Amino acid sequence: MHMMVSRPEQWVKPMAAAGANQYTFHLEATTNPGNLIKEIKESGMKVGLAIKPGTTVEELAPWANHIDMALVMTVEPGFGGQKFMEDMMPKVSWLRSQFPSLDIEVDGGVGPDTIHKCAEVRNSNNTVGGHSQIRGGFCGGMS
Ligand SMILES: O=C(CO)[C@@H](O)[C@H](O)COP(=O)(O)O
Repeated sequence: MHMMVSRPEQWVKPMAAAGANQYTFHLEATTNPGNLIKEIKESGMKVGLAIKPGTTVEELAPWANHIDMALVMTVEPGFGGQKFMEDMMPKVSWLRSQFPSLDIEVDGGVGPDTIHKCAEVRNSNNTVGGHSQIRGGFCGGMS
């Protein structure tokens, strides 16, 4: 579950009870990422940590060894159908170089015209497709 919400703490237990196996929250939405990571793990879920375009990858780095997946937003959170922000790709490259076994997800504006850019920067190994799947029938490389 990608929880694009404020106060992500309040949804950990309900999501676990609903059967979620991974809980992804936004670094910008909490003042205590360490405690939230602990709560998610104690609830039996994997941990995903997302960053918005304006958040540096260095801000995520201290948590990278404590999470299962890093999610790099390639649009501003809000709605589907926005343009892919290619200038986020250095974040993916850097994360891959520093944390080789970390799952890295890219979310926003990914489709047939942009998915190769995710692959080119070596191994963002998960992509989210919104409009490209719904409107374009695109399913190559999507999760
Ligand atoms: O929720 C968000 C952005 O707010 C993303 O998950 C997008 O909805 C993905 O959709 P596309 O950008 O692929 O249309």
